[in-house]
Amino acid sequence: MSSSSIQLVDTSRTTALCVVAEEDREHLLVDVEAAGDGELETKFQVRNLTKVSQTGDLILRGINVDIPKGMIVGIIGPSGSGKSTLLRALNRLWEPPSHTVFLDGRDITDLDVLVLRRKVGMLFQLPVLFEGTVADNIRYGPQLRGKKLSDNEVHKLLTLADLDSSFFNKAGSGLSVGQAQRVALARTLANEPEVLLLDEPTSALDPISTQNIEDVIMKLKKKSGLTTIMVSHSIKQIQRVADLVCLLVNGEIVEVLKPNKLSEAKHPMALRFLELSS
Ligand SMILES: Nc1ncnc2c1ncn2[C@@H]1O[C@H](COP(=O)(O)OP(=O)(O)OP(=O)(O)O)[C@@H](O)[C@H]1O
Repeated sequence: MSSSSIQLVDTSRTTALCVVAEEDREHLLVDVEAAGDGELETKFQVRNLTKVSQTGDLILRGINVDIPKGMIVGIIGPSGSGKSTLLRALNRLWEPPSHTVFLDGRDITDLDVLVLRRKVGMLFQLPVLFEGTVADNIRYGPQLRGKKLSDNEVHKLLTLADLDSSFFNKAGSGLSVGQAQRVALARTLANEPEVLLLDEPTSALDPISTQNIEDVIMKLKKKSGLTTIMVSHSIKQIQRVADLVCLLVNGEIVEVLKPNKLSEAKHPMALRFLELSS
């Protein structure tokens, strides 16, 4: 495929992020004052991604979007609009058609699925830990590739996920949901992912656990430039953590906005959703 790029262009008012699909010249113009100078790299490109259910319903309707490298991108929209379905295509939890999803310019259907899932980690609403200790859980992914993490490496991952060293030998089964979610995050980070997909990762958590997870996500972005794509029902959460917000309505991305510009959404369904949610 021809390359696609995300270019920063100057407008009279502000710097804008222009997400350009070279193939069809379709572009979304978004204000991103804080995006920095120069050209941003694209991590994920989604081109005309469609999913039809077995009963013939259109779940995704030709999605086109570029996810900039190193950013936190929020996906919001009404229930049933296709947010989880879109997210799950990105690490092939369902198989997207070839030539629709590209990671660093490579068609993800050409990649080994285990390699893809190591690069593109995912957290769900409810964490599921394996039997054994927290350390066993964290060591699981690297062990599959024949690498045994040292105790020190496990402790570093615990710290990264905001868990103190007392968790090392705790049984995964005895943890609160908030603690288990942070262990699941540490387990995902043990694979050194380049992208983190988060599907409502805090919807089952109390406000303090929610804040812990949000802090970790923002710290990861700053420290390691991790690209994060996060589905959330909380507009306030998206406004706290995201650099860009995609509004998904009825299987289509209808707007891409800066979190502080959500009130400028123009699509009637998106506007109604935002009004009812705030
Ligand atoms: N495997 C499937 N077979 C048939 N329909 C499906 C399947 N997966 C999802 N759907 C339907 O696709 C639509 C989008 O579902 P999805 O879970 O992606 O929406 P969502 O925006 O994440 O919803 P929510 O916010 O409620 O989690 C829904 O109507 C759902 O019922």
